[in-house]
Amino acid sequence: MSAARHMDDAVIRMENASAAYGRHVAMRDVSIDIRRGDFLGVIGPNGAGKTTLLTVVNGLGQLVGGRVTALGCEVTPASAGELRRRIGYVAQQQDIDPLLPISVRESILVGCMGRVGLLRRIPRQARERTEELMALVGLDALADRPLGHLSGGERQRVAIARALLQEPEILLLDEPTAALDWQAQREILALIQSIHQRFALTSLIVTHDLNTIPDIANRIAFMKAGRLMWEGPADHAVDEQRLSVLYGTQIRVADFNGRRHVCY
Ligand SMILES: Nc1ncnc2c1ncn2[C@@H]1O[C@H](COP(=O)(O)OP(=O)(O)OP(=O)(O)O)[C@@H](O)[C@H]1O
Repeated sequence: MSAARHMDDAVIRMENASAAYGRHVAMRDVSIDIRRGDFLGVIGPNGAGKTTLLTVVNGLGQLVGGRVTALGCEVTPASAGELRRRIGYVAQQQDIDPLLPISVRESILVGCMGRVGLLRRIPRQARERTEELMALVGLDALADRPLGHLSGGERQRVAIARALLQEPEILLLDEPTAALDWQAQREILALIQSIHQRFALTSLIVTHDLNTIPDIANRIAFMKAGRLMWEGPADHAVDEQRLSVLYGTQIRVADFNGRRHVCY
């Protein structure tokens, strides 16, 4: 870690943080500082604890050891509700019942419920913002379509717009490109990158896309068996030996037009 990163400007800080589901400890002794404006990519094999790392930031994950602070506030059961209003979360894509009677617009408006209160009248400002966000994520033509009638990529755009309606300071994205075709993956990642910059966010993204993530994130964290194996600048992450140890199999990295490329 460089001297500059020791400066006390971490917007998220984990100190020996451990988290569990019941008796199963899914994340152990993780210490990391994430600075305002950072874009952290979190990679690692299935079951490594990547999602768990995201959820300890917004208080959904159950901390069983250590300490996590976010936005100047210690993450505790008491602070979690307030933090979740300030931290946008795009969770792993779930199947949606095609008969669910909720439109794209309504689904995005859910994002303001945390601030406004459930069953309260939605302020005009939130309605206007929803229209702007639908345009931003390219969904304005689908505003009245039922959520269950969208493609995977379109549903991800809804989830991103919903998170942005909260006006978050931190954005957590859990495999936002899983199960999307190549074109949709590219489009969603480009959208996320532009949103990160445009709204001056601090973003964390869990992904299995080892080739695209160094272009988007400025830091990468390697998770394996619940532990943080390595964290550093994105351009140091595409390293054969480091990736081979992380995935427990020989990974090849080739130079392609002056760019290091992971060969799966
Ligand atoms: N709700 C849960 N209850 C019990 N165990 C869980 C729960 N969620 C996750 N786990 C376990 O915790 C460990 C870490 O899970 P986590 O989802 O954080 O991993 P991950 O790295 O995000 O995996 P993937 O890449 O497959 O999504 C795994 O062993 C998983 O089986």
